[in-house]
Amino acid sequence: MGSRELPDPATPLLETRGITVRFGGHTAVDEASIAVHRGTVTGLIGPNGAGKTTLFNTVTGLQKPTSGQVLIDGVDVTRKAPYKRAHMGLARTFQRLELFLSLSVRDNLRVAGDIHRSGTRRRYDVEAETDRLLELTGLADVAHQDVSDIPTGRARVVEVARALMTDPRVLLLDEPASGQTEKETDDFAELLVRLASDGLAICLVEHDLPLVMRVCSQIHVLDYGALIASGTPQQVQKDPAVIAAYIGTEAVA
Ligand SMILES: Nc1ncnc2c1ncn2[C@@H]1O[C@H](COP(=O)(O)OP(=O)(O)OP(=O)(O)O)[C@@H](O)[C@H]1O
Repeated sequence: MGSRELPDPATPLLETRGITVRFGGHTAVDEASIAVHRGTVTGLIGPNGAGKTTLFNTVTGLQKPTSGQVLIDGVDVTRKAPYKRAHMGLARTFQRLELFLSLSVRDNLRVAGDIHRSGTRRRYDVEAETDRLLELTGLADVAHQDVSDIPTGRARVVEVARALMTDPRVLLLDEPASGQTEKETDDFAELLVRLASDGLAICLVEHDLPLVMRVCSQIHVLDYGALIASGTPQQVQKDPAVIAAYIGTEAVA
């Protein structure tokens, strides 16, 4: 082991400390502190415009915060470029699908694997990893179809599988169940639980509250940029501030 210290399991794999993002006079994220631990799915919910995507963009480095810190496994990455954060094990999917539509499902994964292989010193077999992830995510039957020919709900899984090709430790998912059928969401819930049990730290932004309540062990709730509650599904569902934030939008499941 040499002198390398073992990671402290109590340190969140992802943490934001007092993140504020202002666009001109508008505060999109207001002093938000969240933690995502290894081996868990953590929800980040809130009504439309609450600041969820902006907080994700800050975590990945696409958006500079006005103040506050982002830490990956205890290391302050606030000033690091997005690609450096990716090398540290951060991966994400996008609310608007960002796939190569004219490539097959398999090639979408391969492209990500080729890019990852060029930046890693570890031994990495792109073909074997592609096969493993197509199987794990239930995409093997559509592997040779172009992404433009498969339903949106399954394309969302392709985005997750492609993100997994970078061998992440932290996975940020921005509305991954949007456009999925009930059956697809059921399968997706099982996949998320499986990935977390394999040690991944998953942060899930999702409007499908039954899915969030089913798979998350912790949930952070944003409203007008500020964190109004953090706790277990049972705790946040009963929280009067959360209920008030959702009145007029959708019921808290
Ligand atoms: N680049 C930007 N410039 C100005 N305002 C922005 C910008 N990006 C986001 N906003 C504003 O910041 C607030 C938070 O937006 P954000 O997209 O982060 O919310 P959200 O919780 O992800 O919403 P949704 O659930 O609808 O995706 C909104 O009021 C939005 O209009």
